[in-house]
Amino acid sequence: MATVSLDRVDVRFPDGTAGLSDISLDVRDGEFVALVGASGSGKTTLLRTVAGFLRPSGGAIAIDGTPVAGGGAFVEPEHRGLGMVFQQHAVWPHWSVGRNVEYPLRMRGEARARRRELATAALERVGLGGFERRDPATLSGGQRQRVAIARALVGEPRVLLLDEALSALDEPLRDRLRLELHALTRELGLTVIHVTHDRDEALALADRVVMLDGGRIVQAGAPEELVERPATADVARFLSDAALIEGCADDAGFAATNHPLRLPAPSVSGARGTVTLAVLPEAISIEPGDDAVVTASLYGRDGSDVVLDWAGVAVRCRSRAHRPKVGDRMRVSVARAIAYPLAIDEQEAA
Ligand SMILES: Nc1ncnc2c1ncn2[C@@H]1O[C@H](COP(=O)(O)OP(=O)(O)OP(=O)(O)O)[C@@H](O)[C@H]1O
Repeated sequence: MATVSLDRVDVRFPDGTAGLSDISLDVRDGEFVALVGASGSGKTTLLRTVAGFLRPSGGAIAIDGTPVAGGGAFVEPEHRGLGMVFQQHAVWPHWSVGRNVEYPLRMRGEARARRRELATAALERVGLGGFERRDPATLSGGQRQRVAIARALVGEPRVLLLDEALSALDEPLRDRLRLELHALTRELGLTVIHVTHDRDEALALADRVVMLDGGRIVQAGAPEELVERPATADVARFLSDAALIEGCADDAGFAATNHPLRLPAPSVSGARGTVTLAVLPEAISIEPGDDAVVTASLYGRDGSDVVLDWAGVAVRCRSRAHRPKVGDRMRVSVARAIAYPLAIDEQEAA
């Protein structure tokens, strides 16, 4: 178990691209942190920088209080005490399962008998007891990923880094491995940093979700905090599929600029002035009427997942009472919404 501390970390690539800018993040001992954000937001760069595959161009990183990068320090990846699981190519195909799992121990110079003993225990832990002699080519995708997890755990890492570790798997296997991974890491009290493009996976697994945008942290907090109190309109859109509508908010309420939406003041929290209004799917209800046209309607266990074209804005909501069909016309009611100040460059573009 260990803490991971990033202090004002910058990463600039040789071509000048800023990979990370001013990242400060303290991952607590035993905490499960999920990194989310759009493609190119810097998730993998952050993970690779903690792993030691990338050197920060500014700032410092410490693992369990020991500096590993920055301020003249640089500890090579293999000496950082980390376990890593990636999406693909995680298992060497020409080695038996046992040899794959033993690899980190061999690198560390453990004696053969001890390696065997630890590899057997790690395989049992991921539900693959007795698989030591198997050829990875004879395993299912889920079993191969379990081998990768066993290999990451065998050296009793201080921190586990997961980069889209479950993304290549199909449901329901992925769901099962997600539950197992969560139980296992909690049981071992491991500190975990998990990169995923799957929002629901991040919200389900993490103690804390960190959302990145353009190499910066835009919000870090408990899953419910990001869902209920998104820091920006983009967080609301990215994590919760909020519809974003521009307009003006004042003491009288909200009036959209190019849209029929009007809301009374008590329904609008947040900023006043020229704003982007974020309307979360939970705040929208629909009934047959004339405001909007259904463009998608997918059945789900918790009601239909409905997307509507509401005067040019795509709006998403759940409908328990109705299961509308594509093309149906609906009346839309908005119970509440959050207003965010419109950025200066957005105002100029508007
Ligand atoms: N070796 C590199 N050289 C130059 N730019 C790079 C390099 N690696 C990544 N980048 C850039 O750094 C930014 C962050 O990339 P990164 O791979 O961390 O994003 P990501 O959030 O993991 O994206 P994805 O979800 O698509 O994997 C992107 O703009 C990317 O193009």
